Amino acid sequence: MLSVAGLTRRFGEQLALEDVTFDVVPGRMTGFVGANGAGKTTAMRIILGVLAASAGEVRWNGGPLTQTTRRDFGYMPEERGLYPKMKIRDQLVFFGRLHGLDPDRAAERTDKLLERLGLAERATDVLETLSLGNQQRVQIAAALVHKPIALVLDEPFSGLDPLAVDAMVDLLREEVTPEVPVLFSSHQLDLVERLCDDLIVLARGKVVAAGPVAELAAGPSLTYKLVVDGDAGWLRDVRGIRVRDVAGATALFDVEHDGVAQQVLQQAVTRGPVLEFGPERVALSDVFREATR
Ligand SMILES: Nc1ncnc2c1ncn2[C@@H]1O[C@H](COP(=O)(O)OP(=O)(O)OP(=O)(O)O)[C@@H](O)[C@H]1O
Repeated sequence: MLSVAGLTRRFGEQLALEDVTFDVVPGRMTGFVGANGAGKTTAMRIILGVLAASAGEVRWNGGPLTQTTRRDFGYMPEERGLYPKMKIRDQLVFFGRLHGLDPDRAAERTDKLLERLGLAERATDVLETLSLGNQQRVQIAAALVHKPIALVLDEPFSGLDPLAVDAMVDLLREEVTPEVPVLFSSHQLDLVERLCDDLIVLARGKVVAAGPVAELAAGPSLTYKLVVDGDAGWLRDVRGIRVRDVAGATALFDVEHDGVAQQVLQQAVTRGPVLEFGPERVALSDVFREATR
């Protein structure tokens, strides 16, 4: 397991990370979200050892993370970092070698990934002649070439069209074994919701929510939807609930527990026909907004 414990990072007077603690569990995709400047890239750089922490530490399977272990990590940095003028096959073999693969294994892994990404025919093209989407594919191949023991991906899907995102996700799922923790940052919340098992929400350098997406999306309170035959405005006067929204016959409201919702249903029935009633799944964007307020 990959963990960070009490990570703090100052840039001069500014506190970019403040006592950040979380786990990235093997075999689970962990989404890392937060507004611009929340500290995601800073945390990822510290995990990869390209930036020092002011306090706190990165841990691997319960012990301190060493440089030797880090060499087996896969990293896709925000600033990317491939060589624009180098041929893509040479480049991937080079990265494989940097991570300790022997020449044959580096070549074998490179060819497999290029094939898998539909780039085999471009193997001898220089990177900068590829479309941005294809350059991004090569970038993910560079993070995967040495079969990493952990993956840290900074905005891996930004700028990709939906089909390319799906292809990239399929590749990640194929390549990543149940032992590999994966941490990826993204601003595309719909994508995060679809892809990740766990979520870490950062706001102004602090963790403000963390846990399995299913639990976070369930939220601290239960949200219900009620559709009546008429106007649902009377809900605003019901005590013990928090009305999120009323639009004509449709209302969304939060309750502390199911029992309260059932009482609301009974009230609704006494007023007239109920067309729809039940718990409403909260969108991740709402969780995010709530957590970063
Ligand atoms: N090298 C640096 N020098 C000074 N300040 C920095 C440096 N790197 C980051 N910061 C500051 O630290 C804070 C966190 O930045 P960081 O890039 O980690 O956020 P982020 O969550 O990755 O944002 P984004 O989503 O925009 O990429 C920001 O206020 C940023 O300006």
